[in-house]
Amino acid sequence: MKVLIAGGGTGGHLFPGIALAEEVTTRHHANEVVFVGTERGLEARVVPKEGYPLELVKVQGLKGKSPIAFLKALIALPLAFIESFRILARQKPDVVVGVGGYASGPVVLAAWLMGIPTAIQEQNALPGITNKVLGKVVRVVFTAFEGAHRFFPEKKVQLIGNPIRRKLMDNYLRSHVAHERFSLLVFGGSLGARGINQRMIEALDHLGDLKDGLHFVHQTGKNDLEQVRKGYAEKGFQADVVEFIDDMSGAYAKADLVVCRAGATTLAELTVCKKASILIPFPHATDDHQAVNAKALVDAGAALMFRESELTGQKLAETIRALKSDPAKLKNMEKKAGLLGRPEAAKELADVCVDLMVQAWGPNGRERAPTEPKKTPRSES
Ligand SMILES: CC(=O)N[C@H]1[C@@H](OP(=O)(O)OP(=O)(O)OC[C@H]2O[C@@H](n3ccc(=O)[nH]c3=O)[C@H](O)[C@@H]2O)O[C@H](CO)[C@@H](O)[C@@H]1O
Repeated sequence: MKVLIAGGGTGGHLFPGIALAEEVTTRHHANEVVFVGTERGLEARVVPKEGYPLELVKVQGLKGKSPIAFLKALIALPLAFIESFRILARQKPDVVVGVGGYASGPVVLAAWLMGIPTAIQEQNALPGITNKVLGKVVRVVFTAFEGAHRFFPEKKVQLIGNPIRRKLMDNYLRSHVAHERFSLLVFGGSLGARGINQRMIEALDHLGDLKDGLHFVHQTGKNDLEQVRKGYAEKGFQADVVEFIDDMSGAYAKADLVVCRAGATTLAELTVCKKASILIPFPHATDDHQAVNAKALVDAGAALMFRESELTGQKLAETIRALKSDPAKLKNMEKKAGLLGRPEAAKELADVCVDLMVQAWGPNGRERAPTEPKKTPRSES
């Protein structure tokens, strides 16, 4: 089977695609996955590192642009379609899965027009406009939240949860990694979050007496790294401050409490990793979808949520202090998070891809010219 995964941009769209790719390629040695994304997206850095081929299309968002930028993005759209047709004709995938982000629109639409079976994976409780449109043409819509089905044709929806990368799955099976201090993981989605960076540094002023019992791992994103590093150092707190965390599995494993945004992939990971969390949704997310995502965890007793506008450093410090001093409550939140976890999502998605392939092309998939066997050091010698 050959699956083409279209989309990306940020980690929240890309990493569920990587999780599907891991599942597809490890089930059978002949299976193949190819990604289509944009040069500016996180995929340009992550996909080659993960060992998958990446094709690029030039496409930009239309929302929130100045009139000139909007016009440029609009003119680029037909070219993106032509590029998408070319890629699909060359790659001949059995199935195309859109994971959201700019590239998924033209590629999934082009695949549909070419008669290739298509599916989309909507990570959020409230879908964006692209997926609402694509939902009308694709064969299957994978969702992760109960409420998301109402935006799509009912028969197409399969509620399976968000696929999680394999490395993170270790946390589902393994319990805590032993550590001395109460450990906080602070991060703002895949890009970092200024609001969280600022609140956390302000909170340190109210946690001075706990200093020797706390350890922070804090992902800042590109812009605030030095500022945040300085904040912890000047206030005398022990902290690993980084721009981006490559090993999220290890970071979750060590965390007693997570302070983060409410992106859908992050939330899926919190549940599979069974972590208690303080959620601060991105206030400018389209239709406030992060707050809607977060509500599912809050209602289940797995997380606390604060609006960034009403959260002061002091309030954040008080909440951390209260949870640290109440291990029973933390344990209960972890348990409730775990109950929401969907560790089988990638497997279920891959199963449906197989079904789509068999329905469209038969059990062996499409005819393709045999690809060059991968060279191993042994075959070269
Ligand atoms: C501003 C915005 O609109 N953000 C959206 C974007 O968020 P964003 O891209 O921030 O996505 P999520 O918070 O859902 O997921 C972040 C992903 O990045 C990984 N990670 C994060 C930090 C780090 O240092 N290293 C790392 O690997 C996390 O483990 C996770 O897999 O896509 C999500 C999924 O559609 C949406 O719910 C979010 O609303």
